[in-house]
Amino acid sequence: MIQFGTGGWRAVIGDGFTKQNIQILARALCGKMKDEGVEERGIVMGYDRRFLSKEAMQWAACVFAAEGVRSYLINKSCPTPLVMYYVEKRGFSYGMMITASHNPAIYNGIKVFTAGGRDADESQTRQIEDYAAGVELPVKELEYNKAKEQGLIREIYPLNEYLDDLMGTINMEVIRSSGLRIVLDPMYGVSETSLRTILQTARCEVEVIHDRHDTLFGGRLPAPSAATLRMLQTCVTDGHYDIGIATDGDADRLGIIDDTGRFLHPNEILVLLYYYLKKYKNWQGPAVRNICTTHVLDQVAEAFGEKCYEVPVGFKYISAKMNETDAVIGGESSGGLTVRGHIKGKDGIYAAMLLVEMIAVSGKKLSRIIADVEEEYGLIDMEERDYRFDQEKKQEILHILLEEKKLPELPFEIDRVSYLDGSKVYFTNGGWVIARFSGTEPLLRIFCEMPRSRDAVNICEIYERFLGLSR
Ligand SMILES: O=P(O)(O)OC[C@H]1O[C@H](O)[C@H](O)[C@@H](O)[C@@H]1O
Repeated sequence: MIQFGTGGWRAVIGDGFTKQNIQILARALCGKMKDEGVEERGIVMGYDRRFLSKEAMQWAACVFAAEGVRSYLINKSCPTPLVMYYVEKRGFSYGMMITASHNPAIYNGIKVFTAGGRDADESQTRQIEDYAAGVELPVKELEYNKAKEQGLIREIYPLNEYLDDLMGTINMEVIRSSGLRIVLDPMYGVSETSLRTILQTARCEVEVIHDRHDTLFGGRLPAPSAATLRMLQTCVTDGHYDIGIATDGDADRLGIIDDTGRFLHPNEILVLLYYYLKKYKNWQGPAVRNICTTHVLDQVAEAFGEKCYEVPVGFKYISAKMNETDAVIGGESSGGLTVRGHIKGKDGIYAAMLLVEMIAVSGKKLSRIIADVEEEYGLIDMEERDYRFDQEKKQEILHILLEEKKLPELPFEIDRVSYLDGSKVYFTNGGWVIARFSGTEPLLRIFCEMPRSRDAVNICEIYERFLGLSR
């Protein structure tokens, strides 16, 4: 059964991620495109460096070809943002990326993009699921080379177009005159070619680690975090670099190590970039964040006379709200962001370049800029905890939190409670706590941000006892 989560369809290779399911998904999308009358334009597809990604893309294309629908296949592994960019730039109605993003190596998956290069929203993915449920087996396919001969499969490689557009929006001149020294960690994923090219064009000194093709991601999760970026941290401090840049498996999210070797949380990156675009570039407009992201962003917005909007977890909600409010920036604490005028999805490559531009424009060390922001708006420090559970426990937690809508005894005054995504309590002192089930992994997430960090730890422990959780 095909079931989409927060960021596309993801499944364990050989279990859910099988040739047959990939064909079913392709046939389903093809049927949807025909019913919508948009099959003439065809579809763009890309793939990351995971096990079976390239093959999965080709299997999907053979199904489209059997239905007479043309596929444009990006013929080298590529960043997810490139597919989103190309869907928008060339006016496609749909695009597909074979990736399980930052999930463990045993997973693979498919992200679907719609017109404008947006993440398919819930109604779209539900429709694909419905079409998938009606697909008859075996799914028809046309042999790859035959499909190529008939022009139903075309191989393309539009990376330069994306890089040129991206470099057109970044102040390359100022970076060029700054002599920055940078370490890149693509985490065995797909960002290296893009980031190295842009940084070297801007005359930065670039050192790259973890660049070989390893479908096991060196035994670690291809998700940038303090734990997974230890090597990058060591390289930055030992070599006295200005910044360490990491991207997740498909390069839509990023992780940063500052010049002192400190891991910057995505919350900090988001706040920093909004602050930069407002203070140094004088951009006008609000910010958008998801329900699990720091409220310090709201404080920065307020200080500049702007608003900050809150949406459920999932970048589709961020981009929809950005569109509606003409926001400057939108992002999530899980590590994805985009900026007005750039693609509608998150882009780790673009976000990294904006940070590099910020260092060059401000003429300050990254650690200094963060200190400036924290002195003005307070510490950006959120307690994040993930818990595994079995099916029975999941039902029990769902029942307590979302059906009975119970809360533990909390030692702070409650302002309001929201059930927009999970159960979120807002305290009158500005702090908050949320408990929600992940839409990408079998996990319950509890996030808490309080004026004093130790209170956030305490509240997480209260929830643990209340729900009978252990880590
Ligand atoms: O907390 P989760 O539901 O697992 O989501 C965590 C993240 O997963 C994916 O990367 C989605 O694209 C993001 O929008 C989301 O923030």
